[in-house]
Amino acid sequence: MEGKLIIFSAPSGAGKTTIVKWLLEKFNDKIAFSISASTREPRDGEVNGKDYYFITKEEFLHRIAKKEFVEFEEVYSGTFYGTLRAEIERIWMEGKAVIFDIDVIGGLHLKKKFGENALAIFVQPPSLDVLVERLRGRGTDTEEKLKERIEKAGKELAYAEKFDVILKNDDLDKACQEASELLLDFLK
Ligand SMILES: Nc1nc2c(ncn2[C@@H]2O[C@H](COP(=O)(O)OP(=O)(O)O)[C@@H](O)[C@H]2O)c(=O)[nH]1
Ligand SMILES: Nc1ncnc2c1ncn2[C@@H]1O[C@H](COP(=O)(O)OP(=O)(O)O)[C@@H](O)[C@H]1O
Repeated sequence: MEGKLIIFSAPSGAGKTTIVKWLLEKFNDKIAFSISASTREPRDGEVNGKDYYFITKEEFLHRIAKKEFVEFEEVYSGTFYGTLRAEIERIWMEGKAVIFDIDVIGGLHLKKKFGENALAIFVQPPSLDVLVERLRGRGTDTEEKLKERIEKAGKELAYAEKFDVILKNDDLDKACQEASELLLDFLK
């Protein structure tokens, strides 16, 4: 059985996690979040099995060998992130569409794999400067981690055109409203 997928991708700091969480509250009868596996440390307030499945690198590599991932990537040097096939199937079995908060390359991989069943949305910040401000404001990363995210963000902004839709995230309320219209239209 194959259901639908709604993919939110963007450089770190663009606002995709915020928008995805908003949609999950509003449409919890229609969509569920694909919890990725990650080898990064949990941030304050993050919960294992809710935000991510936080696992060791050893376990991650073991799961790659067992072909448990639909896609995975070493998103930041030494830190792996991946989408588990079982996670997608679990959500489809509940009769819901799967919603993703995933990096740009991972998002494009999923789109290629699932074609018409997937809607790929690129969340676009007003500018790179604003994105840097948001990342700093979030206060979750060390200077070194920030630098890595900002460097990657510069490159990722160039991929926007490859997505089905570009969603501007200038005013957050407006972006959430637009996201919910896109979602309802796609799930019709
Ligand atoms: N390819 C891939 N990327 C993922 C996955 N899960 C999360 N990511 C992305 O990895 C990047 C880093 O995520 P995170 O450490 O939570 O930091 P943030 O983007 O700064 O909030 C983000 O772009 C996520 O969207 C996944 O399963 N696969
Ligand atoms: N439209 C917006 N205006 C101002 N701040 C925003 C907006 N969208 C998100 N933010 C803030 O920017 C930071 C990064 O957002 P987040 O959702 O974590 O991004 P991402 O998941 O893409 O890395 C967070 O602190 C969030 O509250």
